[in-house]
Amino acid sequence: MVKLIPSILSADFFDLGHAINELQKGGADGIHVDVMDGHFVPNISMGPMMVKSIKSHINMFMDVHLMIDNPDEYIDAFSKAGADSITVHAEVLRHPLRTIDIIKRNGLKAAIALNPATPLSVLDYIMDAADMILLMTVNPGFGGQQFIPSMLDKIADLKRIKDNRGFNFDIQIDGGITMDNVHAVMAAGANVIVTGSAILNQPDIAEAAADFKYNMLRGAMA
Ligand SMILES: O=C(CO)[C@@H](O)[C@H](O)COP(=O)(O)O
Ligand SMILES: [Fe+2]
Repeated sequence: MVKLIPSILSADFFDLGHAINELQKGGADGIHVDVMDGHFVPNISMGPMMVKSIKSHINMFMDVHLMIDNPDEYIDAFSKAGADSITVHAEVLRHPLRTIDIIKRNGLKAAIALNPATPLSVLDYIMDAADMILLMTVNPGFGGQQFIPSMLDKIADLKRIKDNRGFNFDIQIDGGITMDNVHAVMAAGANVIVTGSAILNQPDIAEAAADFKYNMLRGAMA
């Protein structure tokens, strides 16, 4: 089952409600919320208040990607705000299984993200605990960057491990995904696709989301 979860980082924040309504109209399977603290990544974006406000207007799956140094301190706040899934970066976790457990005890899906340079081996003994593994396909911090081509091998390696060991976590990819490379990342094994600028920078967001999803589903059937 492939899913399209657009990132709202590239939205015009003045018109965010409109953008999210359009994404829903276009058939998006959720909203990806990029949370940045100016420490883990060199940018500052949004927080739990944003999640709460969005959730109070629209019932869409909220996939919260925490690019912050101290995620344990904010899980509760994002959970109360209406997050459905929380992703934390392996690079900042001192006790990953404890963090996953806290997320799950809040009734949410728990995901672990890896930066492009972080090897899959850091997850060797904890993969079974995650509902989803997010492979960053750009260095986190900004929308609109170029996909890093060597990440295709990393996705394929993760898919091989998943199949060989019988795990059923989702494989999410995030960064630089476009109509042109989405089939390649899906063929490598990704099944949850995050894309920001490729959809949000289009004049008709609903149409762009619908086209993107149609293109994905066509790729999944090929
Ligand atoms: O987490 C991030 C960036 O750090 C992403 O979610 C981006 O916001 C995706 O945007 P595009 O690369 O698709 O424009
Ligand atoms: Fe993200």
